Amino acid sequence: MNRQGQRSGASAVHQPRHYSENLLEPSSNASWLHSHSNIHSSSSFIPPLQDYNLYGGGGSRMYRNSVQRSFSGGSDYYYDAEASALPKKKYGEEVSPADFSPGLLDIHSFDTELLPEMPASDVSDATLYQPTLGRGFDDAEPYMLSKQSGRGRAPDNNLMSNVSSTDKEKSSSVAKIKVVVRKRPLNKKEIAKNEEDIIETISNSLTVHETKLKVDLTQYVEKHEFVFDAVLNEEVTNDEVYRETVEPIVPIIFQRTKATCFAYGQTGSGKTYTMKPLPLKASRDILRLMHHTYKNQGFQLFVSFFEIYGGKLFDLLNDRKKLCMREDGKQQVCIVGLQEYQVSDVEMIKELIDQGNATRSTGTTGANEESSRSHAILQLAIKRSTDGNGSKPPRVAVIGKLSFIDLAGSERGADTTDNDKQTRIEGAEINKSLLALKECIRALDNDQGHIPFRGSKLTEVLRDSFVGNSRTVMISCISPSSGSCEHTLNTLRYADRVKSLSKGHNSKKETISSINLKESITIPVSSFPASAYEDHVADASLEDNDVDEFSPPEEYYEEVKPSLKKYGKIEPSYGVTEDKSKKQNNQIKWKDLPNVEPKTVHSDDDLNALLKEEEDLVNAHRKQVEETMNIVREEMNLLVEADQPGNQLDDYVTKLNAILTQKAAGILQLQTRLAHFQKRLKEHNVLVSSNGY
Ligand SMILES: Nc1ncnc2c1ncn2[C@@H]1O[C@H](COP(=O)(O)OP(=O)(O)OP(=O)(O)O)[C@@H](O)[C@H]1O
Repeated sequence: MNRQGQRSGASAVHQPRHYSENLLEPSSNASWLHSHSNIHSSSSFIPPLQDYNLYGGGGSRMYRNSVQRSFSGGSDYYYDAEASALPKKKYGEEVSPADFSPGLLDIHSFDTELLPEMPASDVSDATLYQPTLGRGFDDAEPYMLSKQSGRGRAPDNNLMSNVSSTDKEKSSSVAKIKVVVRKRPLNKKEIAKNEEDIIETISNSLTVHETKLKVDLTQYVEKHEFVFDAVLNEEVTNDEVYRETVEPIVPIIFQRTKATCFAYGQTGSGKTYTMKPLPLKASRDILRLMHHTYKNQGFQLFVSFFEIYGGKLFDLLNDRKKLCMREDGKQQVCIVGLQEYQVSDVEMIKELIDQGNATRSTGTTGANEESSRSHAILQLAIKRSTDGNGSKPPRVAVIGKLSFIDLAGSERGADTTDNDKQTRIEGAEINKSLLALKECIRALDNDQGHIPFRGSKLTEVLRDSFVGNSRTVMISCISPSSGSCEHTLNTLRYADRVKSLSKGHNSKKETISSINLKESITIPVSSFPASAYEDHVADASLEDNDVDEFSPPEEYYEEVKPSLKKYGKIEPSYGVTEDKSKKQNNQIKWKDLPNVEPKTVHSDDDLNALLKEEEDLVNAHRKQVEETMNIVREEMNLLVEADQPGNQLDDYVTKLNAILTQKAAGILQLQTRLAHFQKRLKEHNVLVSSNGY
C-alpha cells in the first residue's frame, strides 16, 4: 500500500509515487554525470536557445564563443609560470600548461587588493545589477537567478526575465545555513522486501512513522516530526534540488563568499545521486555570469576534485595521487600537489567531473561499499587576475569558492565496533569528521572567533569555507523505507542539530508521539488502513477496556525515549496526551490488582496456568531490563554523536535518571505481581496438601 500517497494527497508535491529508471537499475554508484537523466537540457554544455536570447544579441555571441573555446582558449592571459605538469592528453590536444594552477592550491589566497569588500547582503541589489564601485559592468541587462522558491517553479528560461525588486530582495537574503532534506523513492529491493514508506512529507516538515513493539509484543507507531528549510520528496527532480539549494548562492560567490554544499546520509540514501548534477549546473550558471554580467572583468573558473579516504587526501583529477596538506606561516591551508584546472565551458567541466568520478570508484575497488567510506570534494573556485605594472607582477586571486561534498555514508561512523581494524579506523575517522563538520557549521553560524576546523581532515581542508563570508547548504538524504528507520532518524537528528545551531532558528521540533495500536504482533502494521496512522485512531484503540486484569496499565508499557534536543532540552516522549485519562483508568484497575481474590485452585491445570503466568511475568521483567539497557546504550551513542558541551550533559543525565527511575518503578510493580502470584501459589499448595494429594 502506498501510505505516502494517501497521507499526503493534499499537497501538490505528493503525487502518486513513481520510480525512476535510474533507481530501478542496479548500478547505484555510477559516476556523477553518467546518467543522462541527470543532465537536463539546462545543464548541457550547449545552452538552450532561449538562454541565448536572454543575453541579448551581443551576449549570445559572447556565450557561443566561450562554449566553443578550447581549454587553452583565452587563457594565455592567466598563464602562471609555476604551472604544474600537464595532465594526460585525455582532455584533448588543446590542453596547455596555461590552463592549470601551480599544483599547490592556496585555498586562502584571497587578495583584498583586487576587489573592494562588499557585504553579502548587497549582492543582488548592488552588485549583480549595477556597476560596483567604479567597476562598471558591461552589460546593463541583469542576471537574475531564481530564488529559493522551492518546487514547481518557473523553468530556467524565465529566470532572468522576471526581475523585480522583490526578487532582488529575496536573492539578497541567502541564509547562512540552509538545511534541506531529500527523500528518495523506495527502491526495488525495499519493495521486494515489502518494506513500507514511513516518511510523510508536508511542505517543509516531515514525519517519520516508526513502528515499535511494546513489551507485550503489540505494535505501536511512534511519530517523529521535523521541520527544515525545505523538504523535497521523492517526486522532486534534480533540477528542482539545484534550484532549491545551490542556485541562490551562485551569484554571491562572485562577492568573496565561500559556499559549501554537502550531502549527508546513510549509504544508498541518494547522496551521490543528489550531488552529482549540482557542480555542473552551478558551473553553467557561473559561466553565464562570467560571460554576461561579469564580462571582461577578468574572472576565471577553476575546478579541483579530491577525496578524503581514511584521513588521507587523494587527487581525483590526477590518478588518485596522494596529496599533502600543509599550513603556511599565515596559518593558511595548502593542498600540495592538487591539480586545479581552469575551465571555460561546461563540456570541459563535465569531462573533469566524469574523470574524477571514474577515478574515485576505480581507485577504491569500484564498490559502493568503498565509495561510501570516502568524502569526495569538488571545488569550483572563481579567481580574478590583475595586470602587473612596473613594480607588481600579474596576480591571480581567489574571489569565491563553491565546494560540493559527497560525504561518506553517515552510518559508517558507527563502524567503530567492527572486527576489522581498518574498518574501525575508517569508522572512527568518519565519525570524527562528521562531528567536526557540525561543530564548524555551528561556530560559523554563531560568528564565533574560533572555528574548530582542526577537528578533522575534512574540516581542515575546508577551513577557508569556515572563515569570512560563508554559506552552507546541507542536503540530508534519507531512504523512505521502514528498514532504514533508525539511520533515517539519525540523519534527521544530525540535520536538525545543524539547523538548530542557527541563531534565531527555533523551527526545530522533533516531536514524538505514539499511537497505540491494539493489533498484536501477528498483524503487520502495514496491513492497517492508512487512516490507522492518523491521530484519532489512538483514541479509538484505547476505547477497548477489555484489558486483562493483570495487564499493567498502558502507561507502564509506554516506551519512554528521550531525545537530545537543542539547547540541552531533552524531552521524554509519552503516549498521545489525550489518552491519559484512559490510561489512568487502566492504572486504577492495575492498582486494584492485589485485591483480586485468588480463584479457588483445585487442579494441576490451575497450577500450571499459574506457573505459566509467573514465567511470563519473569520474561516481561527481563525484557524491561533489556529495554532499559538498550535505551541507555542508544542514548549514550546519541550523546557521543552529539558531542555537546557539558551544559547539555547534566540535563541529559537527569532525564536518563528519570527514565531509569520509571523503569525501576515498573520492575517494582512486576515484583508486586510476582509476590501476588507467589501468594496464590502458596494458597494453592495449602489447598493441595489439605486435600491430601
Ligand atoms: N531521488 C532519487 N530518485 C531516484 N533514484 C534515486 C534517488 N536517490 C537515489 N537514487 C538511487 O538510489 C541508489 C543509491 O543512491 P546513491 O548511490 O546516490 O547513494 P549514496 O548515498 O551516495 O550511497 P553511498 O554513500 O554508498 O555512496 C542509486 O541507484 C540512485 O540512482
